[in-house]
Amino acid sequence: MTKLEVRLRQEGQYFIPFITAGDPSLEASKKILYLLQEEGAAAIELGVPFSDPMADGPVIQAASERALAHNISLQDVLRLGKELREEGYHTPLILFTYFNPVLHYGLEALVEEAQASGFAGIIVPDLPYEESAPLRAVGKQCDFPVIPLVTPTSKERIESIVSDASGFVYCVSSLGTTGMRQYFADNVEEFLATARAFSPVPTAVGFGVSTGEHVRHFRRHADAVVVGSALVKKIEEAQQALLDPQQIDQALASLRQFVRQLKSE
Ligand SMILES: O=P(O)(O)OC[C@@H](O)[C@@H](O)c1c[nH]c2ccccc12
Repeated sequence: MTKLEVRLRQEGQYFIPFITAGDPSLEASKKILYLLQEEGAAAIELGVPFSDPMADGPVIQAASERALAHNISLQDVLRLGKELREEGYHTPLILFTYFNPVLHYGLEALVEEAQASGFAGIIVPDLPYEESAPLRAVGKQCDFPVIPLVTPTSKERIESIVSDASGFVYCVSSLGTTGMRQYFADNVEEFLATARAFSPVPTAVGFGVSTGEHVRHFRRHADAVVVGSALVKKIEEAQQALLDPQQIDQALASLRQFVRQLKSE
């Protein structure tokens, strides 16, 4: 059983935030990552900024643009992970990257470097399951979870995708792109129940989860809940303060407040 599976099976380990590394700076990201660890994140999706984030809504697209404005690369994100591990940072970090940077880096080289840098797994949102066998094979060989995404679709397809999953299964609550939403796909609970029934590893649900009420609701239907855009929006709103040594503590305090609201039992 991988570290991620053990972690998500533990009582109270259900909150998985997503942030874009380097948004608005690597230093700010590091402080936010420590804040999320202090606030009990079960794991954290650390996004590698990308120029064409096709699965992302406007909030995370803008976060990528802010990070790319000072050239944050996959290498920088790997280095950030390594630095944190060397400092004793213990929350599992999931490398979250589109496939293009993975291809350029080399599948095997990337998995080895990510593992050596202390990452607990990888999610590649634009790599269709049917084309993910080479990456999954490298992950299996290195005992490094390549976390599959599954969307509300047929039972047969869900079963084939989750059957050999490792780490956890990322259940995408609604079709479309990431982004805060009020409503979810009609049959989302049924979809989550199907994924959970077939999955040998914990399930996480994401897309549109943006309030404490959403988190409480989805905690009943999956082992973990992912929140990205709502948190990234707060980072965007505080970006100037997060870049100002005089104001950063104040900005982090309000981020902490927001995370506590999301996690309110
Ligand atoms: O932003 P949301 O609606 O809270 O959804 C989580 C999402 O941010 C994160 O898991 C993610 C960021 N980029 C992605 C691309 C595809 C799937 C998932 C993601």
